[in-house]
Amino acid sequence: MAGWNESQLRKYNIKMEKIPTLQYDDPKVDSLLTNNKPVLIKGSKLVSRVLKWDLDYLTEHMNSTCCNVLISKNHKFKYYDQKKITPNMTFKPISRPSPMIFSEFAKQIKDWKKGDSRLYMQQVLNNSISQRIVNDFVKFNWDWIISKQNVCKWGSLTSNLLLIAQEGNVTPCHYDEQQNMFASIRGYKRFILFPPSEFECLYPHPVHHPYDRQSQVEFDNPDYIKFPKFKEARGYEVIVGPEDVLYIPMYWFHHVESLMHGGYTVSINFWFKAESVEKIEYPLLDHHKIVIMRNVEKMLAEALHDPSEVGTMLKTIVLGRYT
Ligand SMILES: O=C(O)C(=O)C[C@H](CCCc1ccccc1)C(=O)O
Ligand SMILES: [Zn+2]
Repeated sequence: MAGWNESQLRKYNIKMEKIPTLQYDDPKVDSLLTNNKPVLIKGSKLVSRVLKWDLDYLTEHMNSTCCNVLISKNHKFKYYDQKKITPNMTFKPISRPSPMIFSEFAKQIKDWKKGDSRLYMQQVLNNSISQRIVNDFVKFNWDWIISKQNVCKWGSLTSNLLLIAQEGNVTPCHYDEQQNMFASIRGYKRFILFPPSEFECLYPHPVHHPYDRQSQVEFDNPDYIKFPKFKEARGYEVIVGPEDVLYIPMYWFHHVESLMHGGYTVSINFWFKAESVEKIEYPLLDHHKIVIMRNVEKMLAEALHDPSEVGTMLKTIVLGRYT
């Protein structure tokens, strides 16, 4: 029994291949990591000593901690950057922050009824969390993950996000600018990943939009008129279960869902800065091209002193000349 079945997955019309699953001591793991290729790693025991982190345990030890909780009218939790919301912008996000103390969050999860707004706790773990949580934190298999950080010459560990989602919650397709080792503590999460080269098929929002880095395409109801190339998107799928670790290469797009009818999920990610010395080598890698495109959008907004003029100028440069 795999612990899950296909009926728990949301249905999308996307071509998907499998992501390789390897034991942590398989030498192929390091070659995939160092080549920025996703891999599901089994047996690392990265978080094996905190498998007790369930709602009751965390309520007992994080009881009065105020946590970052998102609330959504539907099952989607599309992250947005508050700093990019300008006064003259009408921005109506579906999910919004609703900070609450942990025990309140746990209670709302337990009492949740169909039709209620959904909740998703996404809390950066730092030393302001209770002493017991800090004591557990040191029990992660740091030797292993630090050995991966060194093999891959990643920069410093920047943060760990503790994620507690209700069954069926979705984090829509987006990319992050850091290397990510994602560990499941409880429950099953389905990931759909796309390499940075699929940028043209996923239509991320403009860099200056609050939804920067997030795909504009609604996977469960794609607008093929506005986003015709989405039909050609080729993804990779994997189910991450308890104690599994998924390597999500930086700039790889990923859609994440907590399986339906699987109960709440508890996960923790490990975000690392990119290579400490990222010397650009040619030919460029696909993720370098995303960095270049981002820099062009930023530089134009800077030069024009108005992000809303960037699209017009890009069209002037390209239409009729490069098309
Ligand atoms: O670990 C990752 O990168 C994920 O995407 C995991 C995802 C939650 C991430 C929320 C988020 C997205 C963008 C910016 C900041 C926070 C999930 O597990 O639902
Ligand atoms: Zn992410």
